[in-house]
Amino acid sequence: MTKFSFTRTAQDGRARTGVIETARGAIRTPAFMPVGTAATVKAMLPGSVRETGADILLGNTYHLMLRPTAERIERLGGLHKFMNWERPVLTDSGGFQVMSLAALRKLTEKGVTFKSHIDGSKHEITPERSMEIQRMLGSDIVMCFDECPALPASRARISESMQLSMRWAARSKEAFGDRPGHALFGIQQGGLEEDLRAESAAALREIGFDGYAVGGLAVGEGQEAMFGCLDFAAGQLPEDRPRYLMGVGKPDDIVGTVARGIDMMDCVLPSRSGRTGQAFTRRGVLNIKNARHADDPRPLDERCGCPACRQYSRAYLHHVFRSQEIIASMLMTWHNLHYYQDLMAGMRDAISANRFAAFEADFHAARAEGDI
Ligand SMILES: N#Cc1ccc(CCNc2nc3cc4nc(N)[nH]c(=O)c4cc3[nH]2)cc1
Ligand SMILES: [Zn+2]
Repeated sequence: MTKFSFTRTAQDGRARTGVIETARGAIRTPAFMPVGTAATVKAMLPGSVRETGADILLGNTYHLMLRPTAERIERLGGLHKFMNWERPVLTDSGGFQVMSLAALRKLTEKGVTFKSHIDGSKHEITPERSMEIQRMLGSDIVMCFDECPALPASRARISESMQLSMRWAARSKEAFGDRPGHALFGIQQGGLEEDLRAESAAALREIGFDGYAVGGLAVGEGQEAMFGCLDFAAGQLPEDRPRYLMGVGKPDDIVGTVARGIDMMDCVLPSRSGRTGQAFTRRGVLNIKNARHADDPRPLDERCGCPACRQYSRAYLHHVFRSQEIIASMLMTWHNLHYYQDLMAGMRDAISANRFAAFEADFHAARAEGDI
């Protein structure tokens, strides 16, 4: 059984490359994780997700515990077999999703009780239950059960919430136990407050984790505030362990967070926005439903090697999107995920060649040219 490990291979400024070894395969960092919330990356077959370049997917405790339940997935051989993805899976712990999706939530020291947004049934998640669910799913990288306070919030509220999350992190570690080849990541909280972020990082280091996430961001604070927070928060986390920024983000967010020492990210944006017609290209974003694409024979992005760009025109994508054909969601999602993975591969190469600053400058210059 391969032990979980993280090896840094290059550093350029605060940006770094590395490899995470897990029982189910290696993850090249910086890494972007496509989101497979209900045991599927929507509109994609697992083999297609792999072809985009993804080494790891994200799953959600909250959604899978409600439907089809963790017990049923365990009985059927675990999440990897169930969804036909045999590479690494990271699962979020449920705290964030409960607060953003569930009804009638009640938060206590023990955990959170809530009513399912699907059928109104009553449920409870505690650190112990979250660890049990993620074990039943067979998750390779398990996230601590935490609370992510909605911003804006008072400093007192952020401090109180962070301290609760640190107590829950200790209970998560206790309940996780020892699973060779599998990892448990702690989640730093503390809002945009440097001292609270430092207090959270120190508490997590004291408990000891295989990796460390920056939580509590990408909750409406905006890119400037997020980057400002990362300028101190990322460096408070151990440099020899993976650093994972949760829920990020747009392509320019991702370049900026890698520049600040982040190794892993996840976001529903490329898949969700693809289904609404939004395509990310080297020159910026376009929406395929716009009439200006109706006769355009060009691909979405002439430098992209994905099936949508190699075999279809913008005119065709415009047509099938306007016609609400299923292939529109497939091709737009495939393109966006392929673009995101190309961006990650480009950054990994640039960091390894000590030319990340030039990569970042070219990234922004291409988007300033317009005419997408
Ligand atoms: N389309 C689209 C779209 C929808 C939502 C978002 C924001 C996602 N932000 C976000 N996810 C998070 C998950 C999280 N999970 C946990 N356990 N803890 C967090 O603090 C946390 C913070 C997050 N912040 C970004 C893009
Ligand atoms: Zn493409």
